[in-house]
Amino acid sequence: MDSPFKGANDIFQTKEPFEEAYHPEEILERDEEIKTFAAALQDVLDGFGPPNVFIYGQTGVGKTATTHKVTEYLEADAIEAGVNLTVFSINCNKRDTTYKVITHLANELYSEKTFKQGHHPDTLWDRIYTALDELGGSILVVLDEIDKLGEDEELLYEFPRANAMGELEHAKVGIIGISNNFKFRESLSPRVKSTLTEREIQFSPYDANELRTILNYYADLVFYENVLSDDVVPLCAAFTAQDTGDARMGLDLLETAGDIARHEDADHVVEEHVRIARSQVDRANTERIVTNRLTVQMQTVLVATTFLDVDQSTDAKVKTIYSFYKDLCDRLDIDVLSESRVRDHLDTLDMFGLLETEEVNLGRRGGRSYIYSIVDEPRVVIETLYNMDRFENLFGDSAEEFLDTYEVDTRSDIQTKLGL
Ligand SMILES: Nc1ncnc2c1ncn2[C@@H]1O[C@H](COP(=O)(O)OP(=O)(O)OP(=O)(O)O)[C@@H](O)[C@H]1O
Repeated sequence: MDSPFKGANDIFQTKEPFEEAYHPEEILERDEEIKTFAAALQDVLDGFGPPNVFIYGQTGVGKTATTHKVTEYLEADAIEAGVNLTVFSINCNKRDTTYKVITHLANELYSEKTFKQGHHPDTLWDRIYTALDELGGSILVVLDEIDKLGEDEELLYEFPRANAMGELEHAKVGIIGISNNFKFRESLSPRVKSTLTEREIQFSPYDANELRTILNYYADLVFYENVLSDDVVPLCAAFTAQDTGDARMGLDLLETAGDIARHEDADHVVEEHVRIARSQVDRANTERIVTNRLTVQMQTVLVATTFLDVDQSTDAKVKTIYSFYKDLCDRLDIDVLSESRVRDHLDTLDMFGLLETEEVNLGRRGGRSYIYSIVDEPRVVIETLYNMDRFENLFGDSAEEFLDTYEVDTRSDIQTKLGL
């Protein structure tokens, strides 16, 4: 048999910039945010101690990349100015409780790294405060995905008050919290909210022009010269801007388009490769969010909305979605939430880019209403859920067959079919 592998690679010179751990040399199109961020942190260099800063915005809008670059500059300038500063960066996705974060921090502070699970929290706090006081000066703790701490606020309560409580004498701690969960800020208790959100910086989604600049920068790094046809980056940028404005999705499109070209042994990456890449990236993105980021309740709200979207005879308004959702809860044997909680879940699904809303006027009766629809192919959502144990039985023999019949059915038919 001949080798199944392709010949020499003339497309990619490196793929490193696509890796999650990659930190770009330059942060593009975020001049305003960087200026505001630097102003918030200026106190550190001026010797007034570190502030607390809260960074928020949707996924993939450069929050982490910008924070990394700004703190890097801050550390360099602090050395030059002879200011004592130490920065710790912790991702709360893996460490989603105060206990896990402080265990990690204690291990960072003590080179022997001997703190495993099982140490009493008071012991850990004591050791941490001793080490921080020895370091002295300004201590910045960057907590990425801070919303993963959920209702566990101990960490966020403890650090900002460490000086007042006499735990620290020679050091001051500031927190930089980063979050893409818009509800998190609201869910904080007032005492934590007022300190954590002392200074807030919002990152908005990128538009097509901004994405073009960012993707051109990466394209120059990863592809060999003259491999990309001129329309590739603008098309990736346009598709991404229409969808989420998330740079990570734009980079995914660029990489997948390159992979498809490579797979075809093509000499160039062209528009057609981007179009094929788009459906692959959309599908992968939807699958990842539906499976990993949504709770069962959110998934159930999504099922109800998806069916009503496919159904031509009924508008997917909150009331109709809620009524369908309640029937599904019965069938799936899960708790029924209130209509306002379901409304919150619809907001979250919108935030994840799964749903979009259209505001409609209710005519002579007055008032306004919202109609929800699925952003991607409803088929992708149904197929993803069909592959999950909890929903499998809901769809009969196969999601494909189910959707084919469903697309021509009315809602009442579909409910009968589901046995609701
Ligand atoms: N302005 C930018 N300039 C250069 N690269 C960028 C920019 N914005 C985003 N990126 C790149 O896009 C990817 C996603 O960005 P980043 O991780 O900073 O997003 P985020 O807002 O922190 O997302 P999440 O909320 O999902 O963590 C990273 O590879 C990052 O380097």
